[in-house]
Amino acid sequence: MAMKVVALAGNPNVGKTTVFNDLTGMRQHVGNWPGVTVEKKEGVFEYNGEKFLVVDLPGTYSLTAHSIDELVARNFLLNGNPDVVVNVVDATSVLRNLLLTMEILEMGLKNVIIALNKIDLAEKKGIRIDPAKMSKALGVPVVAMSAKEGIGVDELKKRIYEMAHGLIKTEPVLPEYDPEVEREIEHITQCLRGTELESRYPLRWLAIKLLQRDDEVMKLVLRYIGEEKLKEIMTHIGEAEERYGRAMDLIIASQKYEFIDGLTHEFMHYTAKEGESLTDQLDRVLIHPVYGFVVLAAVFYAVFKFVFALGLPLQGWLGDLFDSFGQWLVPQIANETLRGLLVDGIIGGVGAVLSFFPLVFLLFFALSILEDIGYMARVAVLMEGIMRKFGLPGKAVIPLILGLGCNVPAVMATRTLDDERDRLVAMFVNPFIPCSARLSVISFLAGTFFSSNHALVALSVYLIAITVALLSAWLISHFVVRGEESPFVIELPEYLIPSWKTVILHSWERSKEFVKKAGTVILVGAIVIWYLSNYPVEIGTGRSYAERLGQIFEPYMRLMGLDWKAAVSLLFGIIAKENVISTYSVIYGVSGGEAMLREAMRHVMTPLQAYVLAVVTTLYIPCIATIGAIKAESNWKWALFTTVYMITVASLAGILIWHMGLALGI
Ligand SMILES: Nc1nc2c(ncn2[C@@H]2O[C@H](COP(=O)(O)OP(=O)(O)OP(=O)(O)O)[C@@H](O)[C@H]2O)c(=O)[nH]1
Ligand SMILES: [Mg+2]
Repeated sequence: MAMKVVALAGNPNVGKTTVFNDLTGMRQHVGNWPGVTVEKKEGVFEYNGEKFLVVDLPGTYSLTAHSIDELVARNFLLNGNPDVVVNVVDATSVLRNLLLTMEILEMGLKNVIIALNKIDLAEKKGIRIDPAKMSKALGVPVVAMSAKEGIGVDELKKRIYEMAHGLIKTEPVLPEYDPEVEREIEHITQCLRGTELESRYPLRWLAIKLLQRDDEVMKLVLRYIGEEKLKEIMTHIGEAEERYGRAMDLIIASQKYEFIDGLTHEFMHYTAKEGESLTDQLDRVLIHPVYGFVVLAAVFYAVFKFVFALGLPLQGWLGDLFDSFGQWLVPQIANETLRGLLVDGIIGGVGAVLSFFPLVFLLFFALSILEDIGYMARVAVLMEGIMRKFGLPGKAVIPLILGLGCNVPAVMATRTLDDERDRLVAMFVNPFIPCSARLSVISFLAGTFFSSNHALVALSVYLIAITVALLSAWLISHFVVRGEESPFVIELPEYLIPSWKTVILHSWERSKEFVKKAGTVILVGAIVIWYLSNYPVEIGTGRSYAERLGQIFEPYMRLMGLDWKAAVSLLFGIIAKENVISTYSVIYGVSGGEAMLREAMRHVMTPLQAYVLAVVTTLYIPCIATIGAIKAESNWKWALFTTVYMITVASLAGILIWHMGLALGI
């Protein structure tokens, strides 16, 4: 006998995955952040000697076809023929949650059980719900639960068993609309009757979705009734909207809401609260239009301090470890080519990846904590207004801020964005944000050439980079990955103390993935660069492939006032941006440390040229690790497009600054 299938559906962050884990004993990731589960996950539990397959669907606010998540959930409910649908409802916001419940019931599903979760929290907030009365009002079983504490799990299993075996009779309540809307629904239902649709889909649901002009349903219906008839229906809807003076979508939504509001009075009431909850108190400061930003700045400053104070020494230490390993290997290998390839190419390359590991891990660690506490949702709310102006959602500010440290984990952090289009844009502009490696180049050049006001000069480079990033976000979201703006719905979860175990596990998983995915790209890059700088003769002679390549670019570099040496340095900067400076010391054959290099460079470069070099270094290309990360998170094409775009922008900026500087007589 095939296993009975149980689908878990509900709004984001209501505790579906917690219920799933309770049922199946599995350990899926639970996060205090809406949108944690984006694909459906499956697991099995046993009751009364029978096995049930549980499917954890992504959380959605509705079942319209706005995003992939919503479609995944809807298609599963519509076509997956689950034997039982468990609709997880958050007891602390029943009104909003029941909107989805109503949509599920409107689909004509008769096998729905409501898991009324987070009753512990609801009680604390003074919300009293009577499950028996709620069950009566909705016509389906209601199981009160506190999934986090494992309360109600056994009853839920029992109900699922009974439902799957037809031992429960349900009479789901359906929202009632105004007579006029009902007439429209009836009219469309009539039009669809008699077609093949009738045996496959609930006609009333199709009719309501057509009234809401749901794209996917329109496409579906089109296949069965033809263009002519669909057009007729849509014209009819248009006329009805004209009579109302409002879109049907809005009318239906508001009437549904009123219906639910009336319903809840039958089973829910509020008792007097003992003052404000802690979450409310905290939010008065944390999402305050002024203090909120002060806290935001302080929090991210602390994250930076933490990550870099701890991460940079570890990075250096790991780097040294690989160096000494290489040194140790040198006398062991007789073949010179093999030795060079292994020690300088491969170990150098792998070392470069692995030495990023502490930074990546610590960043994810800090992020996971902020996420689990519930703070990230507040950041999104604070930044929404500003970021939207540039075509990005508020949450996208998090990866941008992280980019100041290192673009690699920052690119990976774009995963917190739900919308694919938003993710692509956020990933695309991220490499423009100057990472700490570029900070070292910028501060070296500023310090060497602009001793009196080097901080100001460095700051100006940052400002240029951030401006370019935001403008690019605007450009890309308006012209390349156009699409509907994802609606801004985010819940503000209760603040929680994070669980250290999940935080550590989660950051470990994420950073491990970085090494796996970005590793190959970096390795290949390191080998290529090694080859270019050792053949046919070693670099520093002016005749290595790397230097010859630089010389080819000389005319191009001249456009921005730079020479072939800059081209070679920038080439090596692709491996890691800090190489831009160290390459100069190789080319000039300076071995006497930083002071001598500064002296040597002052002789061959003007401050204007140095400034151009600083800007170009900041903008010209993502380093290999970042390219690898973008490729891992999207695809090759997007990584390549980002790279080409950055080279173009950097060249334009370089040329512009050089000529403006000349014109101003600097
Ligand atoms: N107080 C309380 N918190 C709960 C309960 N169940 C879940 N939570 C918390 O609610 C948050 C969200 O839980 P998840 O299980 O990830 O929610 P989800 O519905 O799977 O979320 P998405 O996958 O993002 O849609 C987590 O912080 C849980 O610890 C409960 O019964 N009581
Ligand atoms: Mg989940």
